[in-house]
Amino acid sequence: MIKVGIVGGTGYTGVELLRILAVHPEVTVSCITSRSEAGVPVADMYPNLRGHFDLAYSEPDASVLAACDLVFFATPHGVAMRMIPGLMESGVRVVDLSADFRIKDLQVWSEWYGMPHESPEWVEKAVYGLPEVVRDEIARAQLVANPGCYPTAVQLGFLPLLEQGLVDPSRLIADAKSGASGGGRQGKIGMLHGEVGESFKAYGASGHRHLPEIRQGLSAAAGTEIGVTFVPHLVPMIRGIEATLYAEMKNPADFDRLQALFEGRYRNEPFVDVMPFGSHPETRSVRGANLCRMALHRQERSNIVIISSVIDNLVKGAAGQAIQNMNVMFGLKETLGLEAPALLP
Ligand SMILES: NC(=O)C1=CN([C@@H]2O[C@H](COP(=O)(O)OP(=O)(O)OC[C@H]3O[C@@H](n4cnc5c(N)ncnc54)[C@H](OP(=O)(O)O)[C@@H]3O)[C@@H](O)[C@H]2O)C=CC1
Ligand SMILES: CC(=O)N[C@@H](CCC(=O)OP(=O)(O)O)C(=O)O
Repeated sequence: MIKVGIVGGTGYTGVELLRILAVHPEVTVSCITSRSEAGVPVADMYPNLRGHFDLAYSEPDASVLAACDLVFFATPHGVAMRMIPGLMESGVRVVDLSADFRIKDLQVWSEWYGMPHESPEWVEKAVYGLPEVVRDEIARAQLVANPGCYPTAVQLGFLPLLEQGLVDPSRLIADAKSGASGGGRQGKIGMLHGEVGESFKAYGASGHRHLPEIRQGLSAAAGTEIGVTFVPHLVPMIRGIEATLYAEMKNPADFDRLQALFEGRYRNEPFVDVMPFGSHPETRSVRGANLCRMALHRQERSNIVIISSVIDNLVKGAAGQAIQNMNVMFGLKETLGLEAPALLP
């Protein structure tokens, strides 16, 4: 059994890790931290976990975490980077759900996250954990930087086009919408039901911290520096991201092979579903599931390919993808614990 620790177990992604790990046959959760809820049984706070976990929250303790085989960090940005060097020395493997190790350019990271990086040596060694791209590197990694939620939906949608060089890489557009759980569980006025309900707005249109992350991943796929306009929106739902993606085809004749290209690219990927051409994937069709579902579109007399890509931000966008990465790192069947279909309706 893999002995797992979770730092940040009261947040939305921490508790989603627990929900999925509750039925994972190869994992025991030996430690789950919260500074504010230390001593409180997990199942008292999250009754959906009653009968699954006997654990109580504890203060983060480096020596307890060092005794784990794998530690998930489900903490705000800036926490993992301070604790990682010690854990790495103990030989523990880590999947960090925050953005601390996602961006290789330290200056770019500091500009977007507003602080200097405190373990730059581990930024270099960390593997950006999108299994559909670098599965073999993840398998060997000691530290995996779990991708952001928007970047997962956006990158998976654009990847086949950029890998094959079929679109103009300098003018990509990603118009993305997220439910409010993407903002985490800590109280923020902008996330109150009274603020989010019956409303719909763009935010970060002049620049969002996921922009450099998307640019880094897609530039690697394209083999050239790409240009992307990314605008996130907040919609009045709890879980889910829909990203509508636009790219200009270099040669319109290639439209005829796009569907086969996408189906071929993801045929052996258990967590990507390419729907028939012209379908409209819904966020509720992936709610609770570790899945990115997508479909292609073309409007008449247009050279633009449109891709609609949906994920559950807490699952394929966070905890599910983190567990997928853990399965890959430990040589387990990649789908272990992640087979459940979505909740619908
Ligand atoms: N929500 C989402 O859809 C997604 C979130 N992420 C990322 O995952 C991470 C967690 O997100 P989310 O679950 O939403 O966040 P929450 O704000 O809901 O939870 C944060 C957790 O971290 C703990 N924590 C906060 N500060 C510290 C600290 N200094 N040391 C140790 N523990 C700390 C908190 O518990 P306590 O304060 O009691 O210790 C809490 O359990 C973030 O980096 C987020 O950006 C990634 C993809 C999607
Ligand atoms: C709706 C909402 O607020 N979404 C968050 C992104 C989700 C998230 O937690 O970002 P990471 O994946 O990088 O950790 C935001 O815009 O900052």
